[in-house]
Amino acid sequence: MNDYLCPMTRWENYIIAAEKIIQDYNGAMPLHHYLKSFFKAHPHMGSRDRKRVQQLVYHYFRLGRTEPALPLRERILLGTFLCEQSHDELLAFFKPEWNAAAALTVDEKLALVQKQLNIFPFAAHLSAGIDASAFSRSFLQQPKLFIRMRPGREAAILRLAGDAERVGENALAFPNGTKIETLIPDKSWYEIQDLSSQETGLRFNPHAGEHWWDCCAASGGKSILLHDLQPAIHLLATDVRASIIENLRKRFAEANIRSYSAKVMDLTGAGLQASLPRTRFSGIILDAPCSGSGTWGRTPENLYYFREEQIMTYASLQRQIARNVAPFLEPGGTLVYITCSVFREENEGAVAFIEKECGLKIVESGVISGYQRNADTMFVAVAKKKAPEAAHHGRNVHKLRRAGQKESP
Ligand SMILES: C[S@@+](CC[C@H](N)C(=O)[O-])C[C@H]1O[C@@H](n2cnc3c(N)ncnc32)[C@H](O)[C@@H]1O
Repeated sequence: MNDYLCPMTRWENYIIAAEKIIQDYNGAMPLHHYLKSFFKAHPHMGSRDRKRVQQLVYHYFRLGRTEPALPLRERILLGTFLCEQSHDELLAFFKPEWNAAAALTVDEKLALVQKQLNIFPFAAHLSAGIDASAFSRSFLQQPKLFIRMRPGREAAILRLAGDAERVGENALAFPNGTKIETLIPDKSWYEIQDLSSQETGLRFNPHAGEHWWDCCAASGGKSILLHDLQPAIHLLATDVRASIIENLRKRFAEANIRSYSAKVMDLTGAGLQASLPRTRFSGIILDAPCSGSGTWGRTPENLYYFREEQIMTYASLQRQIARNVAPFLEPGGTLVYITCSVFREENEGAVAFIEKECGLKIVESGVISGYQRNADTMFVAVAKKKAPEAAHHGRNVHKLRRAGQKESP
C-alpha cells in the first residue's frame, strides 16, 4: 500500500485489511496487541497505512453490537461516519453522501441514515447517576490522553506542553497520539494517568509516618499518586502478577521513588498475614480487578466481547478481596475502594458488602464521571474502620438487628 497506488486501490486495500483483522480477531487479547502483531506480519504497510487501517477497525468496535445485521463493510463505514467529524477521503470514496455530512452532530447523522443506536447494551446494570444515553454515545469518541504533573514540575511542564489543555490543578489533556516523551523529555516529571483516575487521589488523605498498602497495585499508578500526595509514608504495593510488579519497579525507578516495598500476593488465598510485613495499615487502597467498563472508550473491543454474566464474576472476586484485606486496617484506618467500572454490582453492591460483611463504615462513595469530558468513568468509596469503642458498639448493633430487635437510643 504505497503512494504510487491509485487512490481507489488504496481505499479498497485499507478496508479489506480492516475486514480481515475484524474477522480473525476473537477478543482473547487486547486489540492493540493483536494489531501490533498483524502489522508486524504485514511489513509492506507503511505507518500511514497502519494508522488508517487501525482507525477503521476501532470505528467498527465503537458501535458495540448494535446493527448486527449490517454487512461487515457497511458497519465499518457506519462507524467511520459516526466517529469522524471532518472530511474523510475514504468515506468520500465509498459514501460521498455521508462524507458531505461529516460535520453534522451524531443525532443529525443518525437521522440521515435512519438509525437508532444502542451502543451500550448493559444499561440496566449502570451505577446511580450515570446517564445511559450519554454514556452510550460516548463510545463514539476516544477519550483523551491525560498526564498528571508531579509536584514541583508544573511550571517546567507548562513551558513545554504546547497547546495541551489544562483540565485540573495537576492535569493536562493532550490529543490522542501525542508523543508526550518528545515534548517532555524527563519522564520523572509526569505520569500518564487518566483524569478520573487522578481524581481518586482526592480521597486518599495520607499523613506522614503512616503505613499504606496498595493491595492491587498493578504497575503502581495509584501508588505513585499516593506517594506524591505524601512522600513520608511507608508504602507496600502488591499484585497477583509477578510481571506487573516488575513493571512497577521500573516505573518507580523512573519516577525516582526508592523508599517502598513491593511483592507478589494473591489476595484470594488464605493466610495473608504470613506474607505481610505488618498486621495493621493506616490506609489500604483497593483498586479492584473489575470489568473496566468505565474505560471501554479506550478499548471498545471489550464493549463488543463482554458477556453480562462476567459482571458477577468480577463482583464476587472484589468481595473476596475486600473481605480478606479489611482485617489489616488499623482502628480508625481508611480503605479506599476503587473501580473503573460503571456497573452497580461492582460499585454500590461492593460498598454494601464492605459495610455489612467487613465491619467498615462507608463515609463517602460515588461515580467519578468521565464520559462527558473525554475521560474514563470510575467509582470510589471511602470506608473507615471503627475505633475500638465504636467497633464494639457496632457488633452489638449487628447482633441486635439479626435478632430482630430495635437498637435502644
Ligand atoms: C484495576 S487494576 C489496578 C490498577 C492500579 N492500581 C493502577 O492505578 O494502575 C487491578 C489489579 O488487581 C490485580 N489482581 C487481580 N486479582 C488479584 C488477586 N487475586 N490478588 C491480588 N491482585 C489481584 C490485577 O493483576 C490488576 O493489576
